[in-house]
Amino acid sequence: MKIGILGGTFDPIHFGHIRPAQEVKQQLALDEIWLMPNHIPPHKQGTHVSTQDRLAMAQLVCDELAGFKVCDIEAKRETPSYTAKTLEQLNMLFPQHEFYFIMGMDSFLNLNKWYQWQQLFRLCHIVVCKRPGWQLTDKDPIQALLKLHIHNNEKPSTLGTGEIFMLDILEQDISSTAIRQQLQHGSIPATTMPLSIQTYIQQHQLYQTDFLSKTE
Ligand SMILES: Nc1ncnc2c1ncn2[C@@H]1O[C@H](COP(=O)(O)OP(=O)(O)OP(=O)(O)O)[C@@H](O)[C@H]1O
Ligand SMILES: O=C(O)c1ccc[n+]([C@@H]2O[C@H](COP(=O)([O-])O)[C@@H](O)[C@H]2O)c1
Repeated sequence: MKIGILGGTFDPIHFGHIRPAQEVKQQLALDEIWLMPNHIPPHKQGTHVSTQDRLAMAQLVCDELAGFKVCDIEAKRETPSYTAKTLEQLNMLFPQHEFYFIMGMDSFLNLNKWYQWQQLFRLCHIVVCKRPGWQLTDKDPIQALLKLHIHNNEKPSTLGTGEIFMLDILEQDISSTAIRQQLQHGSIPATTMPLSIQTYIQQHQLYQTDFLSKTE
């Protein structure tokens, strides 16, 4: 099967994660999307709620969308959630699947700083979604990488890994940071996340202070 994996801190999960994942699933005719909350985010200082809460919110999203599942492989690992390590594990566990790792433009622009990032090209395809405020310029070092690996839209993909798919998806100016700030000020950012997530946040009284749980 063709599996799209959207990894994230999801602190909290929002429509800027969910809608691009739905569009990617449709555009690339993927069989499933796996939402994969990390446990120890490699490039963040920590998280604002527990891994259990972030997993529970991802599960609520998956309960509402056909073909969406939660992947808890990083949640179960007590080491930093390096993507190359995770995909190595996933390829061993599921050799029958073809993996498409989905990310926003902000993540892609920093890909060459990720742990063993070159390994990703033998472990998965990479799918990049546009994100407001983040633009790939001609001078960006990541351009060379893109030229080498970009998927040719004229041809169907024949390789099981190693291609970069740049997708034209609807851009949404939504971030977990902005949502956390609104919640701290007592407002519910209703248009940025599903009702089930708003209810979960309210019931569990999350994000009322700017508490940061350091994970490293
Ligand atoms: N609005 C968005 N449009 C496109 N991609 C997004 C958007 N928001 C997040 N992503 C992508 O989803 C993945 C997980 O993002 P993450 O969980 O860090 O959310 P975030 O909103 O960027 O969080 P924070 O504001 O706390 O940094 C990343 O690859 C990121 O680029
Ligand atoms: O492997 C790495 O070095 C690495 C560095 C930064 C981010 N990632 C992964 O990229 C995904 C998005 O990260 P973030 O920090 O934007 O939530 C998430 O699955 C992270 O674990 C991975």
